[in-house]
Amino acid sequence: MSTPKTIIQKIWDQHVVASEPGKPDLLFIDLHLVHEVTSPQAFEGLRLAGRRVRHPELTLATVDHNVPTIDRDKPWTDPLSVQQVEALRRNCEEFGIPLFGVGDIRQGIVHVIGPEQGLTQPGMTIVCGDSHTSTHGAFGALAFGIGTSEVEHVLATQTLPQAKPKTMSVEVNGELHPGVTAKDVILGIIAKIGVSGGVGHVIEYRGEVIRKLSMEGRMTICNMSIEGGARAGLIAPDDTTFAYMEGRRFAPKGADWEKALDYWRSLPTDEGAEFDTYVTLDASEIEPTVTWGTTPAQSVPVTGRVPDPSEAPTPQARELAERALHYMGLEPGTPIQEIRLDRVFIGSCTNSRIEDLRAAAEIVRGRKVAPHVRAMVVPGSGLVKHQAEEEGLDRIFKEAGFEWRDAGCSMCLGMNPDILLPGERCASTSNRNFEGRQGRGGRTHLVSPQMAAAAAIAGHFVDIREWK
Ligand SMILES: CC(C)[C@H](C(=O)O)[C@@H](O)C(=O)O
Ligand code: SF4
Repeated sequence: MSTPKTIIQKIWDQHVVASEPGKPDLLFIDLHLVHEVTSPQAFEGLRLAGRRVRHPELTLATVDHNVPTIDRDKPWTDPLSVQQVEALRRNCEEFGIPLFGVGDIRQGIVHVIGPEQGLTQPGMTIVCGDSHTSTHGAFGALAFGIGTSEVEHVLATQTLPQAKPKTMSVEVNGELHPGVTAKDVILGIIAKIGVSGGVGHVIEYRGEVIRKLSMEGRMTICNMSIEGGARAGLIAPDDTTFAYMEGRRFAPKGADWEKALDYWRSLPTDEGAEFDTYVTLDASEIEPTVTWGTTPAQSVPVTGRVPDPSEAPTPQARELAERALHYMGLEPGTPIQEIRLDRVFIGSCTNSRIEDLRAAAEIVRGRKVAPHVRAMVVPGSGLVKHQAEEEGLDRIFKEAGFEWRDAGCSMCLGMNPDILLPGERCASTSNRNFEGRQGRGGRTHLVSPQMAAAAAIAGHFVDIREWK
């Protein structure tokens, strides 16, 4: 019998096109996703070297970071956005790359549209010049972010030199309490391993809790792998994966589907395969979670209080906590549920899929956003937006006083007009709460869509488990 392998090892081995001792392996890349921010210099590099794109049919581009989410047909206010979006359009035309551009209903956040189109498939290697490419790992793909020079390398050769990562098993067992979501699970994992706990590793998320999650929930988990320092994160494909994929535009059809299923079913980690690092989490310990600081690891249950830096385990942790509280404008000991909010953002590649919007709408139905709060919902793609409108979710949000926007990264990061003002406090379903992330001086608290929706109505954080 051959040595048992992890899914990570299996995908790796399938994609090595050249291997030399002491050097990184050269991997074939099955799918290359491109957006407007990290691609301009890569295309410029190709032009200067007189090269073509090796496999335009394995490449797909969209615009997400810079696009405004309102009044797109009017002149855009930010000249850099206009320039980058226009540059991508020209580059795609010149190099023959398919583009889901502004005005195309399929346009959206790059990590939402790949799975939505059935392009993201188990066993693939997927790269994008974007750290949250790990999202695609939810389908059992090895998916990771790359830098602009690597984008150029992949465009030119459809391969990438990569050092072999270490492997980490993160197992979540038991049963989640009602009101606890995938977002709380990943915040719990990051709180446990820390923001650099995963450095050098690819994570496989395992255990009963992971198996029971929908594809949307799995994407939320894999999305934030990078926030725990990991190179990538993935989940073995199973019937949930296949049911989600079947019939999607680029998913295999007919006999090809059956053949693909055979391959996909061979991917899960073999019994007895070993990981370099093991982490386990008990689902019953996870509660609806709110970040209080400026890293995704700085979180507490919604029933908790802002921690006291003087209780931090090391002088260094104390200093970090003090700095975070200062930036966040919070006092130690404040009950989380007394933190008053100015803004609520439901969106981003972490939580802007249809299931997220349904969950948020369920909380909001028939109620009104607190008068002092400005709240917005930004669907992850034009197709998510369309689906939500078919289901009447847009009406629920609008009647409650939420703004209903067009697809894009929006207020996840300050690269477009959707930003916080200095000092504004926001409950956000995104993945990063770094200083200035949502606009200079803005204060971000990461939460699940349900928690964000309830906070918009109440005007402060509330325990979703008590929502009636
Ligand atoms: C702009 C892009 C390079 C960046 C990333 O790589 O993640 C962005 O998507 C983010 O979330 O910070
Ligand atoms: S939604 Fe946020 S995290 Fe995701 S790709 Fe866009 S900016 Fe990055």
